[in-house]
Amino acid sequence: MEATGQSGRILLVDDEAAILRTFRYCLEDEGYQVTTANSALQTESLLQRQVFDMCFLDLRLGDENGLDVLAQMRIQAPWMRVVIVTAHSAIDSAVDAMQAGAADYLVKPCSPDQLRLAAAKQLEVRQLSARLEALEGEVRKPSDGIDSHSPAMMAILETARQVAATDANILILGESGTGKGELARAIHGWSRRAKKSCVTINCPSLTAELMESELFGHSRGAFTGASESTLGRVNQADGGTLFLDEIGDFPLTLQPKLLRFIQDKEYERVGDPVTRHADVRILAATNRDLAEMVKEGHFREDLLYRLNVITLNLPPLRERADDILTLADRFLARFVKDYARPARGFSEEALKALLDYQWPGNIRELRNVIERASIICPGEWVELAHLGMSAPTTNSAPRVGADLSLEELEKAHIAAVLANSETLDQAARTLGIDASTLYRKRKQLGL
Ligand SMILES: Nc1ncnc2c1ncn2[C@@H]1O[C@H](COP(=O)(O)OP(=O)(O)OP(=O)(O)O)[C@@H](O)[C@H]1O
Repeated sequence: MEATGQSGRILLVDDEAAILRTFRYCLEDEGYQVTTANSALQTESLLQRQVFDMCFLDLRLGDENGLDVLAQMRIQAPWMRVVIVTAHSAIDSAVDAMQAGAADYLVKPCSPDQLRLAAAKQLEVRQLSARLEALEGEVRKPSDGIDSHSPAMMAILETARQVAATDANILILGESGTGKGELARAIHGWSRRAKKSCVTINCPSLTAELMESELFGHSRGAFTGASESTLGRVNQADGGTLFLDEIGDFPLTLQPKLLRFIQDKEYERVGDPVTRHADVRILAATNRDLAEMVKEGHFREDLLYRLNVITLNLPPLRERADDILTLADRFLARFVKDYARPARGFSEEALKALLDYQWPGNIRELRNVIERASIICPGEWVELAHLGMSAPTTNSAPRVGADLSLEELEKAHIAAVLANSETLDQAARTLGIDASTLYRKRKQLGL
């Protein structure tokens, strides 16, 4: 959720009707949405039902102590920026309030300009922190663009650009590492939602309980450890896009709530009965066969139909021969720059190997191979030996006790188990680790 430009949501808390009226007029003139409350009780109930970006709080609220109201606000809406309004004679309590988490204070009487300036300043901070929250977890090297010269991929990109403009939910299918996440972000970027956030959730990394609170947020005390209320990713993605990565691992027990959200755009935070609304476009991706999962009872058919209004099937890299060398060149250029290395290109033999290889790990594997090569290549030309690709393709399986690092052995073992398993869950069971750990290791090791 973002407070954009003059569209911030402001709460005014004061027990003097005249002050509420003057402040309200002044701030509404600026285009802000203003809501007022004249008591602690009214404030608490408003915060339960509505989301505000900032608040002007009078510390003297009749018999009630504004500091208590502030403490309650910090719990119910920790994201909200609070500006204390105080009389000059009570400046000490403003200092206490700043220590208790208020963002700023204004001394009464204050001019309209001071009020407007204080609002603009806090809303800007709120907007920046909302943006930062959305970017967290998405911190990665910028993509070099996902254009392609391979006919299969070009057709997919054309469809993707067309449907990006609509609000249709899109299901992106493809083997691991084919660029599903990259395509999802590109679709968001081509859509009318581009100025709002594209929020990603990695489904396998969360249990059903954590996923519910991550998606929809929770109220304080909803479960052990929930010491503060949170807004949830759905709220963060309001007006933008929610990308559910590895949707095949979305907990079955939570699927009805996701379905309801997709159908009605309505949801509740964990531990909070208030129904909320968010305008979110859903993109989902998986490398699993969802139709098969439906048959096995692991995925809801009605949810699948909601998600796959449009399906985009990304081809594996081995079927994008026209792109292998372009991508390899781009990755090399990027990594030699990042690591300040001398390589400028590939030897003939290396180029041939890149084209001949089957790339089971797709673009992610290509990226990792080139990253490593760019580091170990001492001269201008990356040779076959620097690519280190022969091990996984030949039968020379690494031997326990051979001259190998633990990581190389682990990578080879996990790759072999994955190749022999029908599902990720089965591979995780064989390896004796849980599916989310395997998911992370795959990414980390470039498998
Ligand atoms: N067209 C592209 N240009 C440059 N890099 C790309 C491109 N497509 C994908 N990548 C890179 O390849 C890696 C894998 O991409 P991504 O995570 O999008 O794949 P994925 O299909 O979602 O994988 P998984 O199914 O394992 O989640 C990432 O490092 C990504 O930045």
